[in-house]
Amino acid sequence: MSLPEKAFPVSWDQFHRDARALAWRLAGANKGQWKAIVCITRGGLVPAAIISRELGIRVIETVCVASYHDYASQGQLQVLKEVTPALLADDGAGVLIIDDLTDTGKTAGIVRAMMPKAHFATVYAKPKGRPMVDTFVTEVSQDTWIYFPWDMGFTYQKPIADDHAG
Ligand SMILES: O=P(O)(O)OC[C@H]1O[C@H](OP(=O)(O)OP(=O)(O)O)[C@H](O)[C@@H]1O
Ligand code: HPA
Ligand SMILES: [Mg+2]
Repeated sequence: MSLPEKAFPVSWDQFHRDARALAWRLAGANKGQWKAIVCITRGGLVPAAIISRELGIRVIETVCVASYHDYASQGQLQVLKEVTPALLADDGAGVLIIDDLTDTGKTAGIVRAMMPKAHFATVYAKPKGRPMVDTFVTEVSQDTWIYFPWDMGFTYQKPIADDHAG
């Protein structure tokens, strides 16, 4: 397994701003009129809360998918819970699918296949997954790992000069 070389840490403030920026973009698509959000757990839960608030969407459904069982290592994709059949009608037209990011695009591919006419949006996208999403905010390179605020805590930081001492 090759670990990503670069780190892209995201604070709660930055995530809130980026998720709001996604809501602004989505307000312009489909005139912001979505009949429901389907969020991909667990990462999609946080942006879904922010976007549902901004766009006034009150019907929220989950599709539960797990694949990264260890840090930066993707395993077999498992669908733990499917979407309610009511939203699968008409191939998911009018549904807004939300996730925190797309990386290889595998998760997006599986959920897209369930609702081919839905609009797929993520806050962040890496190049391999980018063709799978309709709307996103920030692209990061494939060799970058995004650290989300819910996965982090405060730790001591060495002064920069310590690494430069001769
Ligand atoms: O584009 P991919 O390579 O498929 O990766 C993207 C998916 O990986 C992460 O979820 P994960 O499966 O780790 O579960 P989690 O949301 O519960 O953390 C992330 O939240 C996306 O859903
Ligand atoms: N960060 C956090 N979770 C992830 C990533 C990432 O870059 N890629 C796939 N799941
Ligand atoms: Mg996820």
